[in-house]
Amino acid sequence: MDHLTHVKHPLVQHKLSLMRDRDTSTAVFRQLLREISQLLAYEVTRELPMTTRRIETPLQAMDAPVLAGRKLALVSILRAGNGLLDGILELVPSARVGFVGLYRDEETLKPVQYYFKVPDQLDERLVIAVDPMLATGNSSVAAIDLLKEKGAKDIRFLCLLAAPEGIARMKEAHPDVPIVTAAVDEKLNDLGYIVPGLGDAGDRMFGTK
Ligand SMILES: O=P(O)(O)OC[C@H]1O[C@H](OP(=O)(O)OP(=O)(O)O)[C@H](O)[C@@H]1O
Ligand SMILES: O=c1cc[nH]c(=O)[nH]1
Ligand SMILES: [Mg+2]
Repeated sequence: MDHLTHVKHPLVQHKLSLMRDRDTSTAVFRQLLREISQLLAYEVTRELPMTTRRIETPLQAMDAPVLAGRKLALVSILRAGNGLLDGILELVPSARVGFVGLYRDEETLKPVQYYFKVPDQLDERLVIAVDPMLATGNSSVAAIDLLKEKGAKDIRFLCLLAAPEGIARMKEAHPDVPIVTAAVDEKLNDLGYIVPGLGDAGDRMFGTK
C-alpha cells in the first residue's frame, strides 16, 4: 500500500462535508461517521489476502473466494476512534478489538495516556488503528509506538481528516505504516486544530465541550 491513500469517493466527500458543517447535530454527525467508516473500511481492507473454499451452490460445486482468515485487530484511539470503530466492526464482526486511551494536553499538544488494552499475538495480526483526526500526529505516533512495543509489525492507520503536518510526522516516525484518509486539509492553526477541519471530533461526536 502507498504511504498515503486519499479516498476521494463522492459519497465519502459528500458525507464529510456534512460533518464539517457546524450546524450538523451530534446525532447526525455520529451517524455520518459510522457511514463513512464503512466506506473507508472498504479501502483499508482492499488488499486482505484471499483463499478459496469449496462450496456447493444450488447448481454446482465451485472454489469460492473467501478471506484467508488472517487475524485482524482493530485498535481504537479513544475517545474519537470509537466513532470509526463501530461501523468497521459491523463489516468485520470477527475482528479482535483493542483500545489506546489518549487525550491531547491542550497546552503542550502532547498525548497523555490513560488506558491500553489490546488483543494478544499482535505480531501475527494485521492491525488497523483508527482515529478520525491526524493533527500534529503526536497521538497517532504515540499509539503506534505502543502497538509496536506489543509486537505489532503490520499496521495501518485509518483517519477521516489529516493535516500535512501530521502526515509528515507519521512518515518520519512510522514510514512502514500506511495512512488512509478521506481528506488532507490545509494546515494546523495556532491551537493545533486542523483547518478548515471539523472542530473537535470527540466533542462533536459525544456532545461534550
Ligand atoms: O494529531 P494530534 O495533534 O495528536 O491530535 C489528534 C488527536 O486529538 C483528538 O483526540 P483528543 O485528544 O481530543 O481526545 P478525544 O478523542 O478524547 O476527544 C483526536 O481524536 C486525536 O486522537
Ligand atoms: O482539529 C482537531 C485536532 C485534533 N483533534 C480534533 O478533534 N480536531
Ligand atoms: Mg477531543
